[in-house]
Amino acid sequence: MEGNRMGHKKEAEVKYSYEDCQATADWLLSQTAVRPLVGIVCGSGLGGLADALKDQVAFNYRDIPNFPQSTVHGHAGRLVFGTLKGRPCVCMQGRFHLYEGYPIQKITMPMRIFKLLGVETVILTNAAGGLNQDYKVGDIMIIKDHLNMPGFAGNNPLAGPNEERFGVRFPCMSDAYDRELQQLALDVGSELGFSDFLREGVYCVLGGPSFETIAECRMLHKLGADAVGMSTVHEVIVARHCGMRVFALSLITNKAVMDYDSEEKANHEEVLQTGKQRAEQLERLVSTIITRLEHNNNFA
Ligand SMILES: O=P(O)(O)O[C@H]1O[C@H](CO)[C@@H](O)[C@H]1O
Ligand SMILES: Nc1nc2[nH]cnc2c(=O)[nH]1
Repeated sequence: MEGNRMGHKKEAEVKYSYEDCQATADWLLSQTAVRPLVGIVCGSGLGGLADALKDQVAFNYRDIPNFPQSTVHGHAGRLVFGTLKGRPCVCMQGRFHLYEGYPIQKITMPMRIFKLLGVETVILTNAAGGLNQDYKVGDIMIIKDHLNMPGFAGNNPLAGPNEERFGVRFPCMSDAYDRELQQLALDVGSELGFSDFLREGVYCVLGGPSFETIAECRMLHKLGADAVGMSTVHEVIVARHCGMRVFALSLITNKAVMDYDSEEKANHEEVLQTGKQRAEQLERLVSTIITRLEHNNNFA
């Protein structure tokens, strides 16, 4: 591909029809013997999760046909195949966000490629601001539900003609976050001694890239959100549309500013710094959950 030779791709070269997704999946399957059953998406500063994979086969996004490019600091832009205690996995070290300027169908296209690779369970992580006043920086929140703010305005990754080969026109979202996997995470967290900083809550997605105003944070909290970020929800919708099981975690990297007397200011460096501090525990939590997953959506 011309784009690959140049080391970057033009926006228009990233295509996302069923056939484009199939071509990308076939290309990847021809390059590695790993047949992943678990797909992982790493949030800002949380890419170290991929390092836990054994016998790695890694691809830079720029070398994968039809794949977008990571443009955000803290998102390496590599797709890593490997195994975790024998479980075949694929891990996105770097995700795509609306604010990077990609159409919403392109930022979620990797979920459809996961599906075509044979993935059954998707595990997503993100960095998020804590709206819930009980939350502390460094808490890990199991996402039990979401508020899709861009979706309220019609920016939903499933808008446009429905691709029946992936899923139905009107997918249900009241069961988006798998309840058994949430319970498994609570059990694993307790075994690992993480209960003090493990939470369950509602994640709200906004378009970004500007962080929230004080009035916006207050509003989101009143609406029932515990944490706010700029990712994950679009991926969850597409993953559920094509029938994959979903589990998602937010690392609370900063407290959302809710008070006009506060001197605090949200910033990406703090987000990445908190990621570094909790990375090891987050990786242990996720990797232990994966080792308890059995194929065909059962548990070990
Ligand atoms: O959601 P992830 O990719 O973890 O990144 C979060 O961190 C960035 C802001 O610091 C935003 O991109 C926000 O969405
Ligand atoms: N929108 C948003 N995204 C984040 N990602 C990490 N922290 C934040 C935050 O406070 N707000």
